[in-house]
Amino acid sequence: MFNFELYEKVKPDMNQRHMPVLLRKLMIPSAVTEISDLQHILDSLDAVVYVSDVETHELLFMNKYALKNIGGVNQFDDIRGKRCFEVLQKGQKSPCDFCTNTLLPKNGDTYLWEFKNTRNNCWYQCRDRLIRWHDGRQVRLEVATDITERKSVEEQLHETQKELKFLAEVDSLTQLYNRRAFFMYADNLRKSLPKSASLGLMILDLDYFKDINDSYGHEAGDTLLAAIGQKLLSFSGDGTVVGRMGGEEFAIAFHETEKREKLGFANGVYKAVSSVKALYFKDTLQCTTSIGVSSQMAATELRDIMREADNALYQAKSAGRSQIKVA
Ligand SMILES: Nc1nc2c(ncn2[C@@H]2O[C@H](COP(=O)(O)OP(=O)(O)OP(=O)(O)O)[C@@H](O)[C@H]2O)c(=O)[nH]1
Repeated sequence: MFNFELYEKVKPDMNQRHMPVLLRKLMIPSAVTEISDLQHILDSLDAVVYVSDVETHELLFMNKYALKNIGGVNQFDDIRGKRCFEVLQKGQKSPCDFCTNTLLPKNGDTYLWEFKNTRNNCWYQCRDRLIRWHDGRQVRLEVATDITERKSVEEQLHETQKELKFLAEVDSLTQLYNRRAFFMYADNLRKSLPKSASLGLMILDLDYFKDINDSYGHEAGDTLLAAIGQKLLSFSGDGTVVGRMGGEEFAIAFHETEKREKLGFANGVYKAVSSVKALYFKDTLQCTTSIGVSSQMAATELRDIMREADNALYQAKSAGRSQIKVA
């Protein structure tokens, strides 16, 4: 590491430029020329380079790029004596809570991290390391490159992936998980439970839905389906997965507990669905539902629990609809 203080002390006078080359060579020690070259190189970098005392946080060096792009000044003298957080962050009066000083490897290896600067809102990939300064103290050397563009592309990609995932998993009419996503998340719920815990499964099939379509039209049917979907969505969350299995059939997988016993829960869902009233122009649409419920130990395969609930639903339909049957 070159010695900036030495450089400041013996910096060549500008007038020396006009001296004959030989005389200049005699007057300027070669080390100083190297220092000047290094300073020039650091100042020409399109990257932040700075050095600060790890104990006091005093800034000991900042290259031109850092001074201009983060410090908002032109020369180091403008910030001399200040601490890194005062110059590098916006309105920071004490060491930053994300300061990496304590994380820097003692063996001098590089610590790599990414960070959004609070002064200019640019993202930087920072390479920090502990080095020994010319006076023996330990200092932090940071070299940081602007990755704002990459971050913005990454964020866009992330957003697009989220949208695609949503489109692939969520039924657009009811906002509930579609059949495939329901199976995936219901099975995830099952696997997340202790093997001896109870997994409940409820299958709902709306009653005489064809009559709604036939009487009011398909669009009216859609309106009622969407309203019922919204109601069912309110049951999803902590330990409950709700999905539209297709047409006018829905399913709810749930962790059955003492508080949420299957018949009591099914009763609540039955009442909620049957009380949905969807307004379609002048008409108010409403329908009942048949429900089949089953619950088994979480160690049981999902398709087996599902089959039981399906059989119970068949019995509910056969027994006249608008009722709950437990397997
Ligand atoms: N509007 C609308 N109707 C749908 C949709 N998916 C399925 N359906 C209708 O749902 C009706 C289901 O009819 P069925 O299987 O005979 O059942 P149901 O009339 O509800 O009678 P039960 O189930 O026996 O009580 C059909 O008319 C389908 O066209 C949808 O996305 N929108």
